[in-house]
Amino acid sequence: MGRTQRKRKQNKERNFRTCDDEKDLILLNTWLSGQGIRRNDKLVLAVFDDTGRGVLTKRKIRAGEELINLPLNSTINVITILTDIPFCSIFLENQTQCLIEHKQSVSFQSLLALYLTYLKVQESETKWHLYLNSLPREYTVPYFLPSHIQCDVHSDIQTVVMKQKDIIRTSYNIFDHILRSSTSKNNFVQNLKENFEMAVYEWAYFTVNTRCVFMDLTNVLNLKNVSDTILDLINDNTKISLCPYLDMINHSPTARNETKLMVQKNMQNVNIVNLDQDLFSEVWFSIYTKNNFEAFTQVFICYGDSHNLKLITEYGFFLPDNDLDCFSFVFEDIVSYLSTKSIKLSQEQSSFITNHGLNKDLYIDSRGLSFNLYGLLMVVKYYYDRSRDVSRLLYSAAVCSSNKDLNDLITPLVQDKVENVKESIIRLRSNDNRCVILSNCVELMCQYVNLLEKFIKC
Ligand SMILES: C[S@@+](CC[C@H](N)C(=O)[O-])C[C@H]1O[C@@H](n2cnc3c(N)ncnc32)[C@H](O)[C@@H]1O
Repeated sequence: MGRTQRKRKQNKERNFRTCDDEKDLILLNTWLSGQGIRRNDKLVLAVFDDTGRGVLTKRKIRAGEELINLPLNSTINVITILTDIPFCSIFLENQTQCLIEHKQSVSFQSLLALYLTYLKVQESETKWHLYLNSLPREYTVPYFLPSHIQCDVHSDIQTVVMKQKDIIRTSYNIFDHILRSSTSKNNFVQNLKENFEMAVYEWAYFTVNTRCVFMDLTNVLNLKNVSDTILDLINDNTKISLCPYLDMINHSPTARNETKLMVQKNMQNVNIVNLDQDLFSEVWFSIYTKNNFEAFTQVFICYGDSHNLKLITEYGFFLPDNDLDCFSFVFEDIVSYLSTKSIKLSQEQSSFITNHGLNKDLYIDSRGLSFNLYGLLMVVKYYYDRSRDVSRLLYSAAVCSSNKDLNDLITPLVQDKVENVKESIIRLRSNDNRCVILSNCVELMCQYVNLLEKFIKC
């Protein structure tokens, strides 16, 4: 085979095109080198047919190899925020006692989203400008589905979206209120005041949501006493961070990796008072892979064990054949279904169910009924059966969770669910608006139908 033919064959087989030569990414690469970010020189950015943009290796990578090593100061973390004096002035120079008024009222993720909004509106004035330009302009999470479509997606998806909307709206209103009463004369703050809009905050929120990595800085930063700092506002921990380039790596459930904070031996645990970024100039954040990757394949890391409901609603993508998927039932729904079959739970049965937590974690997955759903049905069916001891049966349910009588008891409800989901799928498919978000939701709903039909057939 000639060289040209070989190249053509190779291109045909490849499911990617490299994109390191795109303008934003050339600038990003130059910026990364300037920041002292060390990445494995086998890695380049590419757009893959199945996953979109990600990281490609040009040569074989072996388990144990480092993928990227970033100076801590080239990541956006709690220290970046605390050492940004103009940003902190929003809160510390304020007509209101905002740190007290809004004490522990927002998550760190929300604060990070505000910080990203603050950087974004500075455009080329911030050192993060080229990094910000390399980020996706929009996200494929159902949060952004138009409401007339949202009402047809499965209620589990709707519930997550409603929670996200509540968190985003509440935190946006709090920050808007604080910004308006800030007396800071700083130009960046003025700029943020003028441009603080929901659309950019939502973009920032989902940038953080889809790209943050876990980073525990407790070995280098003492966060025991945060009073009178902007961390007074936070109601959770600060262990997430945005890591340029590392956040270009896509997820695979089978990938295994490890991160490490590399600290100079004599480094003290720095106090939050008089914090200075220079104190962290010798701290590095490194990620190693535990997998082998062949040349010209995509390099993955694992974002954690996640079912598709989470992947779709939090990250905006769907994984086929995801064994972690399950179809959930609401306890009250099961109770009203039983009442249509003239089965009413007694006070004793209800107490037994609540005391054993059998009103939660009720689902069907590829293995059948969840332990709790099996247990709940057992209480419904056998509680007053003198020949059986339900408490003992419950323990045996850990070993065996299939019983034809119990399956038959719930099957009409399952059938009903299948019909409902199928009808919603038909409505969604008839929609003119064909986008990735919608097709991800439909994929998940088809997965639900598969799980339930498999259960009915068993
Ligand atoms: C940390 S970023 C990875 C880089 C991202 N693809 C980019 O172009 O900037 C996470 C996002 O990448 C996408 N992603 C990650 N893993 C994926 C996968 N296995 N399949 C499809 N999309 C994936 C999702 O949009 C997710 O929100």
